[in-house]
Amino acid sequence: MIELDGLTKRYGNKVAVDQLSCVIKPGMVTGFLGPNGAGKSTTMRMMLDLDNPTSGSVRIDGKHYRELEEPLKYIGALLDAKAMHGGRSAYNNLLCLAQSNRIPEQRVAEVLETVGLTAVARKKSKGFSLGMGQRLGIASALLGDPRILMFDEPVNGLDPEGIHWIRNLMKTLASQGRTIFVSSHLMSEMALTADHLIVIGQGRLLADTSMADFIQENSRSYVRLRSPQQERLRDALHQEGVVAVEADGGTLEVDGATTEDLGELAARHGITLHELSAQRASLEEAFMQMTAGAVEYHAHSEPGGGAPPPPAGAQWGEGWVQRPGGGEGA
Ligand SMILES: Nc1ncnc2c1ncn2[C@@H]1O[C@H](COP(=O)(O)OP(=O)(O)OP(=O)(O)O)[C@@H](O)[C@H]1O
Repeated sequence: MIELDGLTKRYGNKVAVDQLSCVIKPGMVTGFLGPNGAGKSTTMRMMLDLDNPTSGSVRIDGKHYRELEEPLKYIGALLDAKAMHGGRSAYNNLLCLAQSNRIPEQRVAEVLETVGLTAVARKKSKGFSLGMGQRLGIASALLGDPRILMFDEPVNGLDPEGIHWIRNLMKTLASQGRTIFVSSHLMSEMALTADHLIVIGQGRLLADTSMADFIQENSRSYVRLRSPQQERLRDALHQEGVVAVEADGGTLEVDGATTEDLGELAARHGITLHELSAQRASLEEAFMQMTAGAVEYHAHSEPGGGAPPPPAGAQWGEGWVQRPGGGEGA
């Protein structure tokens, strides 16, 4: 478990991390999201004692990092895959780390096998591709068999097979009861991997919630209908007091109803349906909407620094409310 309590980091006038409090629990994959410059890397560095908080604290299984006798056995991290010594082989990079942390040498071969680098174990790591370097960084995080693992952008440079592999690795590690904390800009990937989300914007906590709740609470859901008898369908919906909106491709969209209700309504009126589907915005759409006001760097097409436009296909209900500084369940 990792506990952040009022964690704050200032660089001069710049507040990179602002009063961040949350608990990252074991047994699940927790995704760490935020726009560029939101403070994710700074937070992760403070978790590993690579940077000092201006105020507040981080506890790893109840202890400060400096109180951990053999930290690699508590917490393993992939922060910067390029941090390895390029002139050393993959094996020797890991061996040095193992020896300085009193980890048995046999563990080196084990983790190289886990990440699929056994065949290139004796090759110098400076010749490694980005993906191989990423795997070596993951091997070093796993070396101490820690209960807590932290990955900053782990899928960077990995091919689809590699992405699939790391997704399964994280899920397996979480199912063993470990705490897995991962940041990624790839929302589609995060949606498949994380069970829980911590979202920050401009250093502040925006959400600490399950993946399912995050998408449900931050996006519009509706039912899409398509029929070869569109006119009759529209009339039938109108007759039964259901508001339908005409959308692209000759479809109708209905908010606030279930597929069951609408399927039965169509059946009562003897109307054939070619599509009856529940629609929900993606994690990416929900994320962009939530963080719209907390984006630090905008493209030049938005000189006013306003929020990015809604993504293509996203349609937000009137009830949308942004929750700056929202906490649990926000
Ligand atoms: N050493 C530093 N000195 C001054 N400012 C810094 C330093 N490190 C980070 N910052 C600033 O703190 C803020 C948070 O940066 P950080 O790298 O933690 O964000 P991030 O969420 O990891 O961003 P990204 O997604 O782009 O990697 C940014 O405005 C950044 O410019």
